[in-house]
Amino acid sequence: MSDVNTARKRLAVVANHLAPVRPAPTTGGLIGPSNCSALINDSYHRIHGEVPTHEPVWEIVACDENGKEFTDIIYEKAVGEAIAKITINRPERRNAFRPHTVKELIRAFNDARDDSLVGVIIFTGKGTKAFCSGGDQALRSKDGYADYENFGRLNVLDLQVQIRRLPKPVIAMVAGYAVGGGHVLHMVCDLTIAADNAIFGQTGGQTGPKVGSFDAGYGSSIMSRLVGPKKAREMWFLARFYSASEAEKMGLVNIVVPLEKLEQETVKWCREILRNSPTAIRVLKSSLNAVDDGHAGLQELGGDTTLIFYGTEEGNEGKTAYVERRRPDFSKFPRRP
Ligand SMILES: CC(C)(COP(=O)(O)OP(=O)(O)OC[C@H]1O[C@@H](n2cnc3c(N)ncnc32)[C@H](O)[C@@H]1OP(=O)(O)O)[C@@H](O)C(=O)NCCC(=O)NCCSC(=O)c1cc(O)c2ccccc2c1O
Repeated sequence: MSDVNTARKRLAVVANHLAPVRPAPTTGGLIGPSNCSALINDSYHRIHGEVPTHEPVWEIVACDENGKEFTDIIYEKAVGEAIAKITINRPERRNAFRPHTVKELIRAFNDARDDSLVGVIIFTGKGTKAFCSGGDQALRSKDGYADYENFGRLNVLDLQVQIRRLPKPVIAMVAGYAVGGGHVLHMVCDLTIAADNAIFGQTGGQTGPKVGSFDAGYGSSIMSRLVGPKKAREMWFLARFYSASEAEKMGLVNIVVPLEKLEQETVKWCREILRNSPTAIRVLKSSLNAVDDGHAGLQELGGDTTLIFYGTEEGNEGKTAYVERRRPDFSKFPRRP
């Protein structure tokens, strides 16, 4: 009888897979993995249900760990959810960053990394006109960008490395322009959700090589990985603008959604990620970066294996034996094929 039941179950699963897929709704419906999964009636979806789409309640983190108030950014955490949101708050400058902005961003990203209640970070710009227009050109000097100090900085490079190595997914939520150094920032994020008004470039208008600037680091190498070497040359040499749908076709962004649904969809992606194992996500991020990041990439991935190993009985035996001043007994642990 149990064989018959097993066969029935298998048949039901196969029938599910063969069921015709309903077309996505036409008004405001998003075509993408999240919507397709909503139509599947397998055991995973029966157990986990739909990913909720309600608005999160954001709580502002007004200052950093030293009590210094944020001026150039808004740092928020969702109440009861493992989502942090970091927003560049200079809309009057199309969210161009100055050294001070970058310092605040670094502090907020550090906090989100250290907070074990945060699992995913949204990175965005205030308003709908720009995600970020790069370095503040009014502050560009001979040795970088200078605001309160009498020397210049290119400290956005530190921020890029920080996002790349942060062991939690960072999602760029892009409305409007993502150009120049702002374009590089969205590229170093793990995922990019773009509004249909987003414009990408390295860059058009007056930017990139047109203002005598280039990013020969991640701005070039990660771009080449994302869009391929020919298209990367096109983006840098011609410095054109690309629409959201062009960017999606080029592999620069994960999905394009109507502007009014941008945050809702981004939060939905966060919630979907947060259903999954944080350690699996952490190791996946470092392994996806490892080949390109050379020694630093291997160090990150290797650090993850140490972290996981410390949690095992075998790892613990070595430490306990040392503390108890006895020989460790590793004989009880399997030498797996
Ligand atoms: C982004 C735009 C295409 C938007 O055009 P739009 O017509 O919508 O808006 P306006 O041009 O009128 O801008 C409104 C307002 O904002 C000011 N503003 C915009 N962008 C910046 C900026 N980046 N810096 C300073 N101010 C900015 C603008 O002046 C207006 O002010 P008003 O007072 O007149 O109202 C368009 O704005 C645009 O093309 N902006 C310039 C983009 C740019 O040149 N970006 C810099 C590229 S270089 C860079 O970012 C960079 C930074 C780094 O730190 C690096 C580090 C290491 C290597 C490379 C780096 C690098 O390349």
